Amino acid sequence: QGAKYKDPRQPLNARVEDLLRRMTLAEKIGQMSQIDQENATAGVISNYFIGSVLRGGGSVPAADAPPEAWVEMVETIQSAAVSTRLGIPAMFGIDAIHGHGYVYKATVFPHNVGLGYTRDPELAKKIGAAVALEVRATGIPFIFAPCLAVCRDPRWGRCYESFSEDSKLVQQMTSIISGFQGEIPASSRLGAPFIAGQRNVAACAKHYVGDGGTTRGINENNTVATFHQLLGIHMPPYYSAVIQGVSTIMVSYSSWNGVKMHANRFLVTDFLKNKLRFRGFVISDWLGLDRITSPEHADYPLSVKLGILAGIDMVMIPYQYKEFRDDLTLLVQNGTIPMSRIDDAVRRILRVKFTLGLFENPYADTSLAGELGKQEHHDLAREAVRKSLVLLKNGKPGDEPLLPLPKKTHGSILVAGSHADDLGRQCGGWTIKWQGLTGNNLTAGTTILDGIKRAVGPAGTDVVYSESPDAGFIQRNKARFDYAVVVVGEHPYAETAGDNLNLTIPAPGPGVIRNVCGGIRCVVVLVSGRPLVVEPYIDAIDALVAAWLPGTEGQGVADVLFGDYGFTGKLSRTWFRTVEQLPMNVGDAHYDPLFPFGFGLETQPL
Ligand SMILES: OC[C@@H]1[C@@H](O)[C@H](O)[C@@H](O)c2nc(CNc3ccccc3)cn21
Repeated sequence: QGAKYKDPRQPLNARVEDLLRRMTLAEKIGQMSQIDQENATAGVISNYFIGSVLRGGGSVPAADAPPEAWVEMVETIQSAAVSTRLGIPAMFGIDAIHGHGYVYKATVFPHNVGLGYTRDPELAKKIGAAVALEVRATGIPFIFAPCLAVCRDPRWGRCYESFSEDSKLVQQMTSIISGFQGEIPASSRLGAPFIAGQRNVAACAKHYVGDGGTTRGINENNTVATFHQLLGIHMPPYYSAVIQGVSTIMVSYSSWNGVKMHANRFLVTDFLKNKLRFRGFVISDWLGLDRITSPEHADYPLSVKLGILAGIDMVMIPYQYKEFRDDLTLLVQNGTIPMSRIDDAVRRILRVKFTLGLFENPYADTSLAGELGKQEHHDLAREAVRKSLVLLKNGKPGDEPLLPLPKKTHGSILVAGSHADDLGRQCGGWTIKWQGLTGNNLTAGTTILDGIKRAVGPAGTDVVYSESPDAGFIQRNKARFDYAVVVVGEHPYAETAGDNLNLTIPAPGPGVIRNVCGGIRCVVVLVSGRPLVVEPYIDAIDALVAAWLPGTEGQGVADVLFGDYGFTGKLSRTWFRTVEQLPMNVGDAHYDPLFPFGFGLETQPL
């Protein structure tokens, strides 16, 4: 009679216990090991009983690889895993943090910063469901999303991965988890992981906890806060995530009051696992154990001891899998780490794998291939772009509002700026490449300029595009133009590369604003991951729109600029005057923003 753990009719816990008791220490440690796909050969997977693989480093099956190529890559890994003695399937994970951004022609949604301004949890849930389908189209069942950071300082390079500075708004947007994983039934046991089926994925709430509260927004640095402040500001999104059955939680690189989160047993085990009853698995970040020491990897046995005893269940190693196995084996054999800790980790990992249905469905459902880049997902992303835009100024004092712009004009429309016709810049980081790209060849989508041309095309209005018109051009031609759209902003970045203490609009943006707005009525569209310094230009600008990082659907910006839809977005981040004021968040005693939390002008659709 077949082993109980292979029988899907058996209760989940019976399957877990039956499998656990059959496992050797090497097989248990293998399940706790996540390696990068670059070293995930069939030999390594079978010899080390690897439990999980991620796409981290930068490799893709091939440039512009279609879903089938991703499916094949994941299948190669999976067939090695299921061929091991106990046939435990592996779990492939990827950063699908604003859509399946690493995959060519996937729908790229606005980054979380933009979704926060929509203040629309139902929309977030629909986006989660669409992303899950696009991820499953590539045969992948596990994503490192959503980021639940409560970004308290926009100087942080990852602030665009945060829905808001306000904990309650971030909590509302955790509804995206119910999109990714499916809606948890009311009867479910608190804290148990939930995944509805093969069209859903295991989500990962990250980075636990306080990643968005570091000093001056320095990435991976120290969050100074009382326990009360930590619970009040950074913890609430995790309550909501656990209640929705989030399957995994990733630990933050940052420290709380000088203690590395990756070594924080009180917060990971006592609080998250015991008090909040979280029963999925806790995963480290990339080299997260190594970075417990400084310099990183200075004492790996110590790192492994502290990380595993803190309560980390799966380690994103991602390359030193031999060293990890050897060090952990020794720590268990010499009694430093009790087998009960190892068994807790493996139980949690197996619970998620059984809940994911991986034992019954280890391979992709190839009928989902058509979900990647599906038109209705693009339409959903376009709706999200429309709702994410925030109108900060609409006409100078005494002037008529400039927005919505007329599609039919006597003269021409001038479109200028480095971000008007650049798909890579409007997508931002974590798109095709970790740090993102510039240009229009990275994937499929519409730029903001494309959107403007399509909007006014039927009216026959002439659109002139000049990326960086000089003062002479404007002086000679200003009579030709009824108005100008200037699209400038930040260049793609991710993580520490995005840490920025001055938050000025990168050159040549300010110059283009001054040249164009000095001679023509202008609307400035800012493409950025966060509020930037705009006070020096605000008087010269007729209208100001914050578009954040809209993703592949640049059309959504034109939809609202031209009045097909009204502006509805409200700031979910305080817009500071100067960086000297930072950190400055809604509710602070000293609060003197240029535009306050909740601000956003509205227009009616034409
Ligand atoms: O990409 C895996 C994780 C990601 O989920 C975490 O949010 C983030 O903190 C994180 N940082 C790295 C390290 N940087 C890196 C990113 C992509 C490729 C190679 C290294 C990996 N990861």
